[in-house]
Amino acid sequence: MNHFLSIHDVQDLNQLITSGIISKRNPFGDRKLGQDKTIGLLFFNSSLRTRLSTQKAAQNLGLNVLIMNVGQDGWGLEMEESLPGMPVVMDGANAEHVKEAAAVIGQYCDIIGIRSFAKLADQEKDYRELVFEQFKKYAGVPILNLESETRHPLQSLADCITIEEFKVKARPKVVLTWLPHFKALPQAVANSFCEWMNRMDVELVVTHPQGYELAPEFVGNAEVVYDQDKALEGADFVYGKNWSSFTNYGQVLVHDPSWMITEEKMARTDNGKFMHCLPVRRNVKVADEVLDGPRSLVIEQAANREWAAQAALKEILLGMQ
Ligand SMILES: CCC[C@H](NC(C)=O)C(=O)O
Ligand SMILES: NC(=O)OP(=O)(O)O
Repeated sequence: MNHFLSIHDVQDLNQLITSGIISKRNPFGDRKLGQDKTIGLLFFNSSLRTRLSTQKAAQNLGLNVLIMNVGQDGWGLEMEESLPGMPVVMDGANAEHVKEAAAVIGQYCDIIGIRSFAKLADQEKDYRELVFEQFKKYAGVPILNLESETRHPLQSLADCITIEEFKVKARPKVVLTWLPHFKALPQAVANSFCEWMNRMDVELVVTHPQGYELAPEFVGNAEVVYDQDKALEGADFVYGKNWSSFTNYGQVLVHDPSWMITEEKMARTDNGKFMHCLPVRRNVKVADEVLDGPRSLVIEQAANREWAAQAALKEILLGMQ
């Protein structure tokens, strides 16, 4: 079964990036690939870009699209399984077990996309990606990750396409910088960005306050720098993102507005471009002057979500032939 859950499902990254760029140039070139097939997009959390770009990409490929906000439109789903002598008694808020729900949705859909964020309460539970494991186990069809507890591969593929399109050096310096936020957000986007940049020919630097170290399996060969100004020196791309602490799981340890990206900070770069997955809180994470100025690639980056989704869906559909 060819799922698209992480970089580990990607055999040839350069081929996948090229596939996305080809789709961008010829959006309907593969419109027969998905003919008479259906994709179901299940959202356990909010979305703008992922919802719209994935639906559009699917339609470009001739797929029928079903979309569901699982928690609101459907029934609350119980994800935990009974263990020998320890049955899960469903007498709480969840009216349906994922065993039935996933199997039924797998009857209606040829592919299932799922968004299910980390709950940021229990690191072990979040990092075993229970929702995705259960759907993989019971749906019987390929699963597409629309942002899981620990990764966001469609975002990362769009980020790779964007960097390939805008780089002016063979091996650009890419800086992932932590940004301030007053709420706890998942590590998924940052994890995934590091994982995919480790497969790209870039110099990857990760900068954040002490206590915000990402899990080592995601950071890989990146250089970790606690001084943001130092990290920004000579950067070609600055990728801003907030995340809550992994080591003090789910906690907001630092409220330091000096980590917000401003034009003064970007002046340290080598004519650096600013990237962010969106949504972004203006003047909390990044100043208007950067988002509204020539350095910002956030709209081009968001536009590439359609082509990233189309490349990923093409791989899944080709694997079904
Ligand atoms: C694409 C980003 C989704 C989510 N952002 C928020 C604001 O919840 C996150 O930080 O993972
Ligand atoms: N970047 C991203 O995934 O945006 P949404 O959360 O709006 O889908």
